[in-house]
Amino acid sequence: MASTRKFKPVTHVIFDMDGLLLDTEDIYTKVFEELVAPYGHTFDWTIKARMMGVTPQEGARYLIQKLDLPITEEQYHEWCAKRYAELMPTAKLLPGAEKVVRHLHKHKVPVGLSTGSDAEKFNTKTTNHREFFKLFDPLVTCGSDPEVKHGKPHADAFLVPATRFPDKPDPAQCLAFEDSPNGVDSALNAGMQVVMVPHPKLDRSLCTKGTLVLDSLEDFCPEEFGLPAYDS
Ligand SMILES: O=c1[nH]cc([C@@H]2O[C@H](COP(=O)(O)O)[C@@H](O)[C@H]2O)c(=O)[nH]1
Ligand SMILES: [Mg+2]
Repeated sequence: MASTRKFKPVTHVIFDMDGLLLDTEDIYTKVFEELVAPYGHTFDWTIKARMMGVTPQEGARYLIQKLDLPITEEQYHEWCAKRYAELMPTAKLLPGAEKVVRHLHKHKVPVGLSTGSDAEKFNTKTTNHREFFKLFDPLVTCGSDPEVKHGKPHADAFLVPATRFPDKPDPAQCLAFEDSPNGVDSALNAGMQVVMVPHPKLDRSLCTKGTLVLDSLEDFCPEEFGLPAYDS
Protein backbone atom coordinates (compact mmCIF):
# COMPACT_ATOMS: atom_id res chain seq x y z
CA MET A 1 0.00 0.00 0.00
CA ALA A 2 1.38 3.42 -0.92
CA SER A 3 2.71 5.02 2.23
CA THR A 4 0.23 7.46 3.67
CA ARG A 5 3.03 8.94 5.74
CA LYS A 6 3.77 12.53 4.79
CA PHE A 7 5.87 13.55 7.75
CA LYS A 8 8.69 12.14 9.91
CA PRO A 9 7.29 9.28 12.03
CA VAL A 10 6.74 9.91 15.75
CA THR A 11 6.16 7.65 18.74
CA HIS A 12 4.91 10.07 21.46
CA VAL A 13 2.37 12.92 21.44
CA ILE A 14 2.15 16.06 23.62
CA PHE A 15 -1.07 18.09 23.52
CA ASP A 16 -1.58 21.74 24.43
CA MET A 17 -4.78 22.34 26.41
CA ASP A 18 -6.41 25.78 26.11
CA GLY A 19 -7.84 26.41 22.67
CA LEU A 20 -6.64 23.01 21.45
CA LEU A 21 -8.38 20.38 23.60
CA LEU A 22 -10.61 22.63 25.71
CA ASP A 23 -12.71 25.46 24.30
CA THR A 24 -11.52 28.11 26.77
CA GLU A 25 -10.11 30.86 24.52
CA ASP A 26 -13.47 32.60 24.01
CA ILE A 27 -13.89 32.56 27.81
CA TYR A 28 -10.43 34.11 28.21
CA THR A 29 -11.39 36.77 25.65
CA LYS A 30 -14.58 37.59 27.58
CA VAL A 31 -12.74 37.84 30.91
CA PHE A 32 -10.01 40.09 29.52
CA GLU A 33 -12.50 42.29 27.63
CA GLU A 34 -14.30 42.85 30.95
CA LEU A 35 -10.99 43.52 32.73
CA VAL A 36 -9.71 46.22 30.36
CA ALA A 37 -13.02 47.95 29.42
CA PRO A 38 -13.27 50.11 32.60
CA TYR A 39 -9.93 51.66 31.64
CA GLY A 40 -11.15 52.58 28.14
CA HIS A 41 -9.34 49.75 26.37
CA THR A 42 -10.44 46.93 24.07
CA PHE A 43 -8.92 43.42 24.24
CA ASP A 44 -8.34 42.58 20.58
CA TRP A 45 -6.84 39.57 18.78
CA THR A 46 -3.53 41.36 18.19
CA ILE A 47 -2.97 41.40 21.95
CA LYS A 48 -4.55 37.98 22.42
CA ALA A 49 -2.29 36.36 19.83
CA ARG A 50 0.72 37.48 21.87
CA MET A 51 -0.70 36.23 25.19
CA MET A 52 -2.03 32.79 24.25
CA GLY A 53 0.09 30.03 25.74
CA VAL A 54 2.11 32.11 28.19
CA THR A 55 1.89 31.51 31.93
CA PRO A 56 -0.64 33.52 33.99
CA GLN A 57 2.25 35.49 35.47
CA GLU A 58 3.60 36.37 32.04
CA GLY A 59 0.12 37.21 30.77
CA ALA A 60 -0.50 39.62 33.66
CA ARG A 61 2.83 41.37 33.16
CA TYR A 62 2.24 41.68 29.43
CA LEU A 63 -1.35 42.99 29.51
CA ILE A 64 -0.75 45.49 32.34
CA GLN A 65 2.32 46.85 30.60
CA LYS A 66 0.87 46.81 27.06
CA LEU A 67 -2.29 48.72 28.01
CA ASP A 68 -0.70 50.61 30.90
CA LEU A 69 -3.47 49.34 33.21
CA PRO A 70 -3.61 51.10 36.61
CA ILE A 71 -3.79 47.77 38.48
CA THR A 72 -1.25 45.53 40.23
CA GLU A 73 -0.55 41.95 39.13
CA GLU A 74 -2.22 40.79 42.33
CA GLN A 75 -5.38 42.72 41.48
CA TYR A 76 -5.27 41.22 37.93
CA HIS A 77 -4.98 37.65 39.25
CA GLU A 78 -7.61 38.18 41.94
CA TRP A 79 -10.14 39.54 39.45
CA CYS A 80 -9.44 36.88 36.85
CA ALA A 81 -9.59 34.02 39.38
CA LYS A 82 -13.11 35.07 40.39
CA ARG A 83 -14.36 35.10 36.77
CA TYR A 84 -12.51 31.87 35.86
CA ALA A 85 -14.23 30.13 38.79
CA GLU A 86 -17.60 31.22 37.39
CA LEU A 87 -16.94 30.60 33.69
CA MET A 88 -14.18 28.04 33.08
CA PRO A 89 -16.04 24.94 34.39
CA THR A 90 -18.51 25.43 31.49
CA ALA A 91 -15.70 24.86 28.92
CA LYS A 92 -16.39 21.97 26.52
CA LEU A 93 -13.91 19.72 24.72
CA LEU A 94 -13.25 20.91 21.17
CA PRO A 95 -14.39 18.83 18.16
CA GLY A 96 -12.18 15.80 17.57
CA ALA A 97 -10.27 16.12 20.85
CA GLU A 98 -11.82 13.13 22.54
CA LYS A 99 -11.58 10.93 19.40
CA VAL A 100 -7.86 11.47 18.76
CA VAL A 101 -6.78 11.20 22.43
CA ARG A 102 -8.79 8.06 23.18
CA HIS A 103 -7.60 6.49 19.90
CA LEU A 104 -3.91 7.08 20.70
CA HIS A 105 -4.42 5.92 24.28
CA LYS A 106 -6.15 2.72 23.09
CA HIS A 107 -3.18 1.99 20.84
CA LYS A 108 -0.74 2.54 23.73
CA VAL A 109 0.78 5.69 22.19
CA PRO A 110 2.18 7.71 25.13
CA VAL A 111 0.13 10.93 25.39
CA GLY A 112 1.30 13.94 27.43
CA LEU A 113 -0.02 17.46 28.00
CA SER A 114 1.66 20.85 28.37
CA THR A 115 -0.38 23.92 29.26
CA GLY A 116 0.74 27.47 30.08
CA SER A 117 -1.81 27.38 32.88
CA ASP A 118 -0.94 26.76 36.53
CA ALA A 119 -2.26 23.75 38.48
CA GLU A 120 -5.02 25.72 40.21
CA LYS A 121 -6.49 27.08 36.97
CA PHE A 122 -6.02 23.69 35.32
CA ASN A 123 -8.21 22.15 38.02
CA THR A 124 -10.88 24.83 37.60
CA LYS A 125 -11.01 24.33 33.82
CA THR A 126 -11.14 20.53 33.97
CA THR A 127 -13.86 20.39 36.66
CA ASN A 128 -16.22 18.60 34.30
CA HIS A 129 -13.60 16.57 32.45
CA ARG A 130 -11.73 14.81 35.28
CA GLU A 131 -11.79 11.32 33.73
CA PHE A 132 -10.66 12.54 30.30
CA PHE A 133 -7.63 14.44 31.61
CA LYS A 134 -6.50 11.31 33.49
CA LEU A 135 -5.47 9.97 30.05
CA PHE A 136 -2.51 12.36 29.91
CA ASP A 137 0.80 11.40 31.50
CA PRO A 138 3.00 13.43 31.86
CA LEU A 139 0.80 16.45 32.51
CA VAL A 140 2.75 19.72 32.83
CA THR A 141 1.21 23.00 34.03
CA CYS A 142 3.96 25.46 33.07
CA GLY A 143 2.56 28.20 35.32
CA SER A 144 3.33 26.17 38.45
CA ASP A 145 5.93 23.54 37.46
CA PRO A 146 9.30 24.29 39.11
CA GLU A 147 11.20 22.58 36.27
CA VAL A 148 9.69 24.89 33.63
CA LYS A 149 11.87 28.01 33.89
CA HIS A 150 10.39 30.00 30.99
CA GLY A 151 7.28 28.42 29.47
CA LYS A 152 5.91 28.96 25.94
CA PRO A 153 7.32 30.16 23.48
CA HIS A 154 10.53 28.74 25.03
CA ALA A 155 11.50 25.11 24.41
CA ASP A 156 11.18 23.99 28.05
CA ALA A 157 7.36 23.91 27.90
CA PHE A 158 7.72 20.86 25.60
CA LEU A 159 11.16 19.55 26.62
CA VAL A 160 10.10 19.06 30.25
CA PRO A 161 7.12 16.79 29.41
CA ALA A 162 9.29 14.90 26.88
CA THR A 163 11.80 14.07 29.61
CA ARG A 164 8.99 12.78 31.86
CA PHE A 165 7.88 9.97 29.53
CA PRO A 166 9.30 6.79 31.16
CA ASP A 167 11.10 5.71 27.95
CA LYS A 168 12.75 9.12 27.51
CA PRO A 169 12.06 9.69 23.79
CA ASP A 170 14.15 12.06 21.74
CA PRO A 171 12.16 15.31 21.26
CA ALA A 172 12.14 14.56 17.49
CA GLN A 173 10.10 11.42 18.28
CA CYS A 174 7.38 13.61 19.82
CA LEU A 175 4.51 15.26 17.95
CA ALA A 176 3.06 18.42 19.51
CA PHE A 177 -0.47 19.79 19.00
CA GLU A 178 -0.97 23.54 19.52
CA ASP A 179 -3.39 26.39 18.78
CA SER A 180 -1.17 29.40 19.47
CA PRO A 181 1.88 31.00 17.83
CA ASN A 182 3.72 30.89 21.21
CA GLY A 183 2.91 27.20 21.54
CA VAL A 184 4.03 26.39 18.00
CA ASP A 185 7.30 28.30 18.59
CA SER A 186 7.86 26.38 21.83
CA ALA A 187 7.41 23.00 20.14
CA LEU A 188 9.65 23.96 17.20
CA ASN A 189 12.29 25.33 19.60
CA ALA A 190 12.13 21.93 21.34
CA GLY A 191 12.90 20.21 18.00
CA MET A 192 9.43 18.71 17.59
CA GLN A 193 7.02 18.61 14.69
CA VAL A 194 3.81 20.44 15.56
CA VAL A 195 0.24 20.26 14.27
CA MET A 196 -1.37 23.70 14.61
CA VAL A 197 -5.16 23.98 14.97
CA PRO A 198 -5.69 27.75 15.20
CA HIS A 199 -8.82 29.55 16.44
CA PRO A 200 -10.96 30.72 13.50
CA LYS A 201 -10.29 34.34 14.50
CA LEU A 202 -6.50 34.06 14.69
CA ASP A 203 -4.76 36.01 11.92
CA ARG A 204 -3.64 33.29 9.48
CA SER A 205 -0.38 35.17 8.80
CA LEU A 206 0.59 34.00 12.31
CA CYS A 207 -0.11 30.36 11.40
CA THR A 208 2.61 29.61 8.87
CA LYS A 209 5.21 27.81 11.00
CA GLY A 210 3.34 24.64 12.00
CA THR A 211 4.45 21.36 10.40
CA LEU A 212 0.76 20.98 9.48
CA VAL A 213 -2.09 23.47 9.97
CA LEU A 214 -5.64 22.10 10.37
CA ASP A 215 -9.03 23.74 10.86
CA SER A 216 -10.01 21.03 13.33
CA LEU A 217 -8.57 18.03 15.17
CA GLU A 218 -11.23 16.06 13.30
CA ASP A 219 -9.11 16.50 10.16
CA PHE A 220 -6.04 14.82 11.73
CA CYS A 221 -4.85 11.57 10.08
CA PRO A 222 -2.58 9.76 12.58
CA GLU A 223 -0.95 7.61 9.87
CA GLU A 224 0.54 10.73 8.27
CA PHE A 225 2.93 10.84 11.23
CA GLY A 226 3.41 7.05 11.42
CA LEU A 227 0.84 6.68 14.22
CA PRO A 228 -1.86 3.97 14.21
CA ALA A 229 -4.63 4.81 11.73
CA TYR A 230 -8.22 5.07 12.96
CA ASP A 231 -9.99 1.73 12.92
CA SER A 232 -12.10 1.98 9.78
O1 LIG B 1 -6.45 35.32 25.81
C1 LIG B 1 -5.63 34.63 26.44
N1 LIG B 1 -5.60 33.28 26.31
C2 LIG B 1 -4.69 32.49 27.00
C3 LIG B 1 -3.80 33.10 27.85
C4 LIG B 1 -2.78 32.30 28.61
O2 LIG B 1 -2.46 31.11 27.89
C5 LIG B 1 -2.56 29.99 28.76
C6 LIG B 1 -3.13 28.83 27.94
O3 LIG B 1 -2.10 28.01 27.72
P1 LIG B 1 -2.16 26.72 26.76
O4 LIG B 1 -2.85 27.13 25.46
O5 LIG B 1 -0.69 26.43 26.63
O6 LIG B 1 -2.95 25.66 27.50
C7 LIG B 1 -3.50 30.38 29.86
O7 LIG B 1 -3.16 29.67 31.05
C8 LIG B 1 -3.27 31.86 30.00
O8 LIG B 1 -2.23 32.09 30.95
C9 LIG B 1 -3.82 34.51 27.98
O9 LIG B 1 -3.01 35.06 28.77
N2 LIG B 1 -4.73 35.24 27.27
MG1 LIG C 1 -3.38 26.75 23.60
